[in-house]
Amino acid sequence: MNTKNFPFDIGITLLALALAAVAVPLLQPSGYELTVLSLIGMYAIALKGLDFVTGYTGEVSVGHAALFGLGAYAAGWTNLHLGLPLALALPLSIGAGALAAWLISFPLLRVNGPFLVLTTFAFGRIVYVFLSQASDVTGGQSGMELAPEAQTLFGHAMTSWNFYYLILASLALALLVAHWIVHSRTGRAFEALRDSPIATDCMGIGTAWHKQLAFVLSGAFGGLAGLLYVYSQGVLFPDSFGFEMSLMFLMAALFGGRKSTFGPILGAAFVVVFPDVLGNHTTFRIFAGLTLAAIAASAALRYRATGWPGLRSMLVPLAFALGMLALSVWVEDLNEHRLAIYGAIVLMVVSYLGNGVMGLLPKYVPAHKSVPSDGSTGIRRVLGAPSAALLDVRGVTMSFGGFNAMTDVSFSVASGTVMALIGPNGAGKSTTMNVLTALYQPSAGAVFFDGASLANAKTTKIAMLGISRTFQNLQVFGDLSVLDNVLAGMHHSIDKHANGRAMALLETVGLAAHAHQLARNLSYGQQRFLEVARALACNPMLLLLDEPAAGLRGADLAALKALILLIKEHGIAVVLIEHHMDVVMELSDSITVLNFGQVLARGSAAEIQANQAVQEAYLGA
Ligand SMILES: Nc1ncnc2c1ncn2[C@@H]1O[C@H](COP(=O)(O)OP(=O)(O)OP(=O)(O)O)[C@@H](O)[C@H]1O
Repeated sequence: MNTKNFPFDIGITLLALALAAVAVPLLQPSGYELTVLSLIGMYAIALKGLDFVTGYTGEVSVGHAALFGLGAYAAGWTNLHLGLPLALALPLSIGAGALAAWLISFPLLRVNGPFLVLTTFAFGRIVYVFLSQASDVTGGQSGMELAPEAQTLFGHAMTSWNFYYLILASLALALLVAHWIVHSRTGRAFEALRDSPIATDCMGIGTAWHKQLAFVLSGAFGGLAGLLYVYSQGVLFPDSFGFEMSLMFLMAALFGGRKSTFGPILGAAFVVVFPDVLGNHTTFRIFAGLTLAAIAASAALRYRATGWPGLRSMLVPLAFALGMLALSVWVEDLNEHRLAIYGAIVLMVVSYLGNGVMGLLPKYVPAHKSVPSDGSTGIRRVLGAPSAALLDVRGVTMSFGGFNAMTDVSFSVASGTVMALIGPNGAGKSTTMNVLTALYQPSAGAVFFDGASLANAKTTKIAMLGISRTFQNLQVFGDLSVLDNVLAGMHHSIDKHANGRAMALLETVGLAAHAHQLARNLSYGQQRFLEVARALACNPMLLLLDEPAAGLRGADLAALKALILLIKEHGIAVVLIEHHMDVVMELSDSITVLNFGQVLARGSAAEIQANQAVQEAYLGA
C-alpha cells in the first residue's frame, strides 16, 4: 500500500477540517457552538481509536469510555496534586489509556465473541467504580475540579477559540496517524486476523500481538481525547465515562461507518448534535428532508451501478426516511418521542446500512497504480544444500480425549520433492498438517525440521522457520484485496520490491488480473490458487498443501499440477494432501498412506498402486 498517495477518504477529510478552520469564524459561532464543535472533535478522536478494535480487528468493545476517562483523570490528577500543567500531560494521558488497554488485552486474548464483549463491559465497570468511589484520588461522585490556571497555556488564558483550534489540529493529526497505521503492514495484519486468525498465525504474523496492539492504539487515542476533554472542560465527573458513554461510542462508531476516515466525525456529530435536532421542530424537518435526499441519491447511484439489486438494498432505508419526514411534518410535539426516534435511527443505520452513514456515499475505488510484476516467478528459491530429511516426523501420536487421530506416525520429506499424504476420509491427514503447524500439540513423538526439533515452537515461529500452508476449508482474507492477501504473506520480508514480487506471484498462479479485487469475490478455485500464492509469499522451504485440487477441473487442474512442479523446481519440499489420484500419482516422489490414523504404506506411486492393503483400504474404493 502506498502511504504517500493520500486516497480520497483522508484527503477529503483533511480538506473538510481545513475548510472548517477557515469557515467557522465567518459563521460567528457562539461560545456554546464552539464548545459543541470541540466536543465533536474530541469524540471523533476517541472513535477513531475505537475503530482500530471494531473496524479493523472486528471485535466489539463496550468499555471504551473507561480508556477515555483514565486519560482525562490521569492528566487531571497530576495537575491537581503534582502541579503538572495539562499542556504537558500529553504523554501521561496517552500512556494511561494505552497502559490500561494493554493490561485488559491479556484477559481479552483468552476470549471471543460475547465473552469478549462482557470482558470489556466488566473492565468499564471496574474503572467506573474506581472513578466514582476512590474519592481520595478522583474526587468520587463530587468530581474533580481543576483550578482555572489549569486551563491555561503556561499562564496564558485559553479561549474557546483556542480550544477549538487545538482540538481541530489534534483531530487532523490523529486521523493522519491512524491513516498511516492502517495503511501499513500493521493495518493489513489487523484485517487479516479479523478474517482468519488461524491463517494469520500460520503466516507468522502473530494474531495475539496484533490484537493487543489494536487495543493499545484504541487506548492511546482514547487517552488523548480524555486529555483534550479535561483541558477544555476543567471538571471531571465519573458519569461522563460510564457504560452509557461506552455504548454511545460504540453506536457512534457503527453509525458513522467502520474503517472510514470521515465516519468518526459523522458519528460524533450525530451523538452530540442529534438530541438538539430532535428538540426543535424545524431542525428535525430539515434533518428528515436531508436524510431522504441523501438516501434517495444513494439509491439512485446504486441503481445505476448494479440495477435492481442495488435499488432493492435501499428500499427499507428509503421507506424509513419517508416515514421520518412524514412524522416530522405531522407530529406536533416530538419531545416525548425523542428516545424512540433516536433508537429507530440507530437501528436502521446499523441493520440496513452495513457501512454506516459513510456507506451511503458511492464506493470510491482509487485508481490503483498498477505495479508491474518484477518478471520473476515470485517464488523464492531455497538456497543451501538439499536435505534428505528436511521434515522428519518421528512416532507422532495425536489424541483427542482418548481418541487417537494419529497413532505413531512417522515419515520424512526431502528438499525439492513432493510427498503425498493420502488415505480415506478421517484418516488423520489434516490432523497431521495441524500438528506440523503447531495448531495441535502432539501427545507423543517429535517433529524435526531442518535438523531442529519443533517441540514447543509456536505456530508463528514455525512459519518464520520456513513452513507455510494452505487450508482444506479456505482461509483467505476475504475483505482484503487479492494483492494484499499476498502482501500479508510477506509481512516479515516487506520492502520496496514487495509489490512487484507479489504481482509476479499472482501472475504465476494466474490471478494478476484480479489483483485489486476483494479476495472474497474470487471463485472457489481462484481462492485455492490465492492461498498457494500467499503461502509462497512467506518464502517457505516446506509447503503444506491441503487438498489444493478440491473443486478444480480441466484447465485449472492442469495449471495446479504445473504450479506444484514449478514450486518443486525452486527447491521447496511439498506435502500434498489430495483425493485426486491422477494429481497424486503424477506429481509425487513418494507417498505415505494413512488409515485410521496409522501409516498403512509408504513408497513410490507405482509401489502404492500395487499395494494390496492400500487397494483394499482406499484406492479400490
Ligand atoms: N480437534 C479435534 N477434536 C476431536 N477430533 C478431531 C479433531 N480434529 C480432528 N479430529 C478427528 O480426527 C480424525 C481425523 O481427522 P482429519 O481431519 O485429520 O482427517 P482427514 O484424513 O484429513 O480427512 P478428510 O479427508 O475428510 O479431510 C477424524 O475422526 C476427526 O473427527
